[in-house]
Amino acid sequence: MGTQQQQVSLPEPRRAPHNSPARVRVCVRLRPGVGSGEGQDAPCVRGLDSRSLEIVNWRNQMETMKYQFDAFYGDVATQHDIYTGSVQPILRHLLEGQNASVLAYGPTGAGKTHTMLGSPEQPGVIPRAMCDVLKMSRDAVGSDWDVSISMSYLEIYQEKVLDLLEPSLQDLPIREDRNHHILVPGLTERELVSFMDFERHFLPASRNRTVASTRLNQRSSRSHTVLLVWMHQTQRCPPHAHRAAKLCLIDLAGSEDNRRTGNRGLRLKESGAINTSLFVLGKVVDALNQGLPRVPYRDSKLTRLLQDSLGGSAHSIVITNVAPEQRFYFDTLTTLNFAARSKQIVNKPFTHESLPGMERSWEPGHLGSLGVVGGVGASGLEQRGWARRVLASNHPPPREPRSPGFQPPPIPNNPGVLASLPSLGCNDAHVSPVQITSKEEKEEAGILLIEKKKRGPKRKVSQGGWGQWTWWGPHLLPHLCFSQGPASHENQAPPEWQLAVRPDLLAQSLKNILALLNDGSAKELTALHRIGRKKAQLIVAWRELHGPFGKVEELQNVEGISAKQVASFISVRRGQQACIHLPNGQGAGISEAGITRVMDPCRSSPAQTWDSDTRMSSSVEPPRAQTRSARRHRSWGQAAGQSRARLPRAVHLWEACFPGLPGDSDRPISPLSVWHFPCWAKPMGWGGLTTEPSLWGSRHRMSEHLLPGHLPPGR
Ligand SMILES: Nc1ncnc2c1ncn2[C@@H]1O[C@H](COP(=O)(O)OP(=O)(O)OP(=O)(O)O)[C@@H](O)[C@H]1O
Repeated sequence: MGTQQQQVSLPEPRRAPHNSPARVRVCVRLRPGVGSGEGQDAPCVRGLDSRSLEIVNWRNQMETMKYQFDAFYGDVATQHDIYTGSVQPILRHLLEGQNASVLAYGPTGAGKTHTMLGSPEQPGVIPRAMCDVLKMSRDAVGSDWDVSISMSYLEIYQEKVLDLLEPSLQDLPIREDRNHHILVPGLTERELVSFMDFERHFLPASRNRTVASTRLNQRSSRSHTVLLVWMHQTQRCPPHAHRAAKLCLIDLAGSEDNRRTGNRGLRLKESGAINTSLFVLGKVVDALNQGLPRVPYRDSKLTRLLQDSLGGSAHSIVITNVAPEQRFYFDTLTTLNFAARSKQIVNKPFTHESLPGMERSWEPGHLGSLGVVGGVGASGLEQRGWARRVLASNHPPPREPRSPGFQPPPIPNNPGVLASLPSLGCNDAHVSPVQITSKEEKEEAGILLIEKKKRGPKRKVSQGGWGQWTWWGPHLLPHLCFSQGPASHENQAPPEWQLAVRPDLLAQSLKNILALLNDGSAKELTALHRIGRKKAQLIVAWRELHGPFGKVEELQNVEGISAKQVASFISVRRGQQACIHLPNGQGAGISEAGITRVMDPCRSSPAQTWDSDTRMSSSVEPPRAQTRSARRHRSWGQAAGQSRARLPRAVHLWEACFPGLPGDSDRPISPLSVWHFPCWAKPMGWGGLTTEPSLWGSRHRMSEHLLPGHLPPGR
């Protein structure tokens, strides 16, 4: 065969045959089932053909929902099938100077790392793609083009960009140049000539990835890892055009349902960061699908880095990993929904090519450019420290003619490839739970301490009929009852009566709230305490992603809703009490939460009798040196004044507790009246007042409604 025939026919410069829009391709891979195959381990999803699958409809078990993708790989599909079927075809675009991206997406434990990295016996996408890319560069020797390959490897851990090749570099910035190329200034870049080079850099770097053991995966990725591979081509003859293409191989961390992962402390914090960034990823996909003018790429580091892969200039494939077991049902469902939305995204790939002398798109030193290289010629490469090796000298290439539609030959499913993979810990046979380092332990301890501080001192819960969990609002209104029984809180003098929540009714109430959380629209959710429009939308989004809430407390898994806030939903809340003083000198606070606290107003510090660990408590504590009158002004009045915004709910509650008092349907009570109650109780010797002079006038008018018959039973 003559030399001419052996020339590799790379695409001609500036002829860009594939500059047309390209839809993001989406394939789904089903992990083989684990467990007994029965009950929670029973499969809930199955393939129909090479492109479609069906999953049971949770609303009606007799129905299934069907999904169609670019490809479906069942549980018997091999790594080789996935690679040759979906990944390899897009690699040829690198030679055309176009970017390509492969993303593995899915819930935790569904097989993303297995797909991307694999094991020595079953090498995944990364080693196979690297084999092919390096082979492409070898094949280019003797052609008109010099080809060089380099790589960077980073992880996004808790919203920090960490360089895996150079772990000492902490939280690298992400920048965008004026050509909208995303850059990571300072990111380490290693030149690769052979697969051995790749292993030399990649294997130690992989050990720097953050992995940890969770209940669902013994080696769970705690970060999103991104392997960046650049292919630079420079024309040997004039006009010395330069082409640069980037291959992104992304192993996303899996979305996590912390009900099942059992995450706490550091793991929970990591999980929060993972779920948040995946949530933003979903928002990006939605914005792209809806053609919104603003795509929220900047809302997380992950989406900022993926800007090119989704809605950008890359040929992208999303490999969606799902698990078949019933217990992963909602994870699978939300993952499939995400995948279905992703396949509508259309990218606009183009050839990144420049001539010498054209403007460079980055400043020297910004070696970690994730963006396309615009205007770097051969000299540019040298300036960047890239030895432009003649690859042929090291690797005499097999000279084969190559068509413009060249596709690299598939690499064999060769166990020898990446023989050192066990050291990555990705060989199932060698799986062992990840040991937590002392640094992690310290961090974990720190986080737990902060969480503990946030939770505050443990509240004493009295034994005698005080509900431990309460909820505000109409859901609870019918659930209040008066019961006899001693209160054990030391600050609560045993009352003759106390307000309590009947446990059965409370359970029913929580059930109602749960139903609202699971079925309510965003608008309906705003009826919940401290849930505004935005948080309601987040709840809906979380529900879509993770399925229904199992318990009200799981609300804290929703982004933007803290554990503290959830605790405030389901425990007595301060600042929303209407208070009454009882003739025996004691008083009761009645709140939207439906719980009253009996207190003794004669104590020097009524605040402490309300709730010793609240901010409100300290603010209502009366200064001892002041007169009795001033003290009362400060205490009850302040509490009332601070909480007026919440009053309507208290009114409902009030009416439920004291039927017949002002507020009955024929005489609607104004919210302020409730707060005025201590005031109008005063003429009857019950004490209490308000600092609102505007309310004083109504005192007597209202007091006429207070009749002994209106007092709670047991009084
Ligand atoms: N197709 C498959 N064939 C055989 N084993 C698989 C397959 N997919 C996944 N596994 C096994 O399932 C387990 C979990 O897979 P893997 O760690 O890849 O999940 P993951 O989605 O990356 O999870 P995380 O998001 O927590 O990192 C591993 O032991 C892996 O070897």
